[in-house]
Amino acid sequence: MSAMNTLQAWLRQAAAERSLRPIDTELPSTLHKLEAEENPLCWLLCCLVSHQYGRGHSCLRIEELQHTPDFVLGFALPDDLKLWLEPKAIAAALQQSDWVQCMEKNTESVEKPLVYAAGRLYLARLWKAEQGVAEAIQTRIQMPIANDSEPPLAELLKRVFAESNDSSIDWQALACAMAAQRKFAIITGGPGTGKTTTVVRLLAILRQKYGDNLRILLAAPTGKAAARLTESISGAINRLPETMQKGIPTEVTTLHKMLGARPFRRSFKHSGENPLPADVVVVDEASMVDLEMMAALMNALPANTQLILLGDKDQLASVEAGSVLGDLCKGAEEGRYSTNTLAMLQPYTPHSLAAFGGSASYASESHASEGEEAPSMYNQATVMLRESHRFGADSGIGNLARAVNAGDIQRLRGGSESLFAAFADIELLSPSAKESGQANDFAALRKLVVQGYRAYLGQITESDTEMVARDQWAREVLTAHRSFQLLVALRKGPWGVQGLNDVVADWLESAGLITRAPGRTKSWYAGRPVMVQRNNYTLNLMNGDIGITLRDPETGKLRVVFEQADGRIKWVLPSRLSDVETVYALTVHKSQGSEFAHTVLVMPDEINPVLTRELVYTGITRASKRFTLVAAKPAVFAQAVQQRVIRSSGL
Ligand SMILES: Nc1ncnc2c1ncn2[C@@H]1O[C@H](COP(=O)(O)OP(=O)(O)OP(=O)(O)O)[C@@H](O)[C@H]1O
Repeated sequence: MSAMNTLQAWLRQAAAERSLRPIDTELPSTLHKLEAEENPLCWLLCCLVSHQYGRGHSCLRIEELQHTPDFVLGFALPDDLKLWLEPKAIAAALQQSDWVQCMEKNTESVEKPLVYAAGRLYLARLWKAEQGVAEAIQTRIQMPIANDSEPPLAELLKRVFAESNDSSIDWQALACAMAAQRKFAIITGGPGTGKTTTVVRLLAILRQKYGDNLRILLAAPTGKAAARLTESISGAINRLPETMQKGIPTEVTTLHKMLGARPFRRSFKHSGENPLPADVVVVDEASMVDLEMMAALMNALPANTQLILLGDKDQLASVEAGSVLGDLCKGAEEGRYSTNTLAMLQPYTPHSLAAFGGSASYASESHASEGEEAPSMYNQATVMLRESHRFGADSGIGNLARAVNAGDIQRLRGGSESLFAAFADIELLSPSAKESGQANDFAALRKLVVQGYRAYLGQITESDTEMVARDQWAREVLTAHRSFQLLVALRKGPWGVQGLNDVVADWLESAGLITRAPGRTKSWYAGRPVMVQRNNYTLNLMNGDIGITLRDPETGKLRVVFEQADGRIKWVLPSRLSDVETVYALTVHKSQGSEFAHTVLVMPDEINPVLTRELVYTGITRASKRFTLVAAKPAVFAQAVQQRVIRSSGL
């Protein structure tokens, strides 16, 4: 069999086994129709780079592919194809292919569908996005900002950080000092470390510096995250000195809305040709922003606009390709500041910052440095907030999140040494030896879930409410619903969304909290909680919005109620909602940007590549008051905490 036939046979098999998506196997033949390519190795690399994109990687690292192909790809590549991955053969194939643009300098314009640069193979679109992000950041970091305002920056900082004591480094003040002197800055930190507080103080300083005409835009990746920021920003403004509160916006939009998303179009209304009318743009929950969205944002910013990203670098990366915030924040704990950056920050703290850097230079080219430890240009614009004001030393949730981040398995296990034994706001549930280990047989989980969801389901029968109070009733049900949420790691399987949604609905029905039509358990019924899976511009509902099905007291018919960003309640006919899913169980991915008073994270009974430290950390940090870990098998939880998300990128 010729090499091309071998490859074609494998592509068919991989598609049938679903190790590759149809788009991955079809990409090379589509390209071949446009530009003939006879080298089967190019076909193989082309479908592998597409496969990696589908798994969230911006590129395929060729050397890693040669050394550990199965690990890199997430499936076993047949041995005869592994033999093809010989360095010289790959280099020659890429050099000679009309599909591949081999980059000598990053400045060349891209005309081919694939790009090979610095040992990485990209789909051209992803390469352009990565370059766009890196260049926009570099230009902004190098853009000088005059530090000659009156009153001086130190004086302005004193005004907004009046309560600050000098016993340790005040990273919030330093974050403001950094962002007031750079056109690009990242403020990263765990939950409750004061990212919103800090950015509001920064905006107050910028207002004083540049006057009332400063145009500020605030955005977040999802409607839910935008609504949360709107709420916390108003609180933070109220805590500012009264004279500095004026003119700080409280309206937060979604990134899609800010950029002007258009139905069925990839491009946005705002771009290089039609930039955003803004002097300062703040983006919260930046860990959820994927590479292409970040590139679209950078592209839409006028050259002089200041960009500030807020987010928790330890959270799960975006659903789409890239892990932009995580990549940019590598080394943020150590600071890794150059001597210039240290000189810029040192005047604003009485404590020496020498331990946080001091190298003479940093890698200013985005692709120049492979060294993990080398300071990057991004480090020069990043400040990490280190103290949680919400989850202090006495908080189980805070301690648990920190132990997970540190991979401290000893303190995460059950037993007397465990954090679960030491704090009342966290607990660990596992099936007892008598139980079968199946979800539907797990009595403690059943009790917890029925109790938890009773908070809102106990209110859904109040349909005799006065008409005027109809929206108020819906709002109360929606608020009660946010008090408890079951989170899961996987979509499929008995411990995933699908399995648990069914089990939970059965439990709630047995408890008399919901009633489904006999034999039609999948249809609509009062109390069914749903999440919108796709932006719906006609209904103005965004991917991630959660609604509850209620019987409309006006008509007696079922309607789904949603709370909109402006606080208004929307009543929607169930038949108009095509892309929704029941969310008694919600994936951790989909829960990003949301917070629930009591969060229950259910870990499955088998290890899976999706189970990572970032996923566990994100699940825990969704809880504001109480957290329950449900571990069908505790060993799986321990293994997940040791497994890190690795996404290839050149940032
Ligand atoms: N320096 C500080 N001193 C005392 N309390 C603070 C300080 N900074 C923030 N807080 C308080 O900590 C809480 C969390 O602050 P904030 O909302 O700014 O944090 P965040 O990092 O934005 O949180 P989130 O996890 O919601 O993103 C608020 O109640 C705030 O008032």
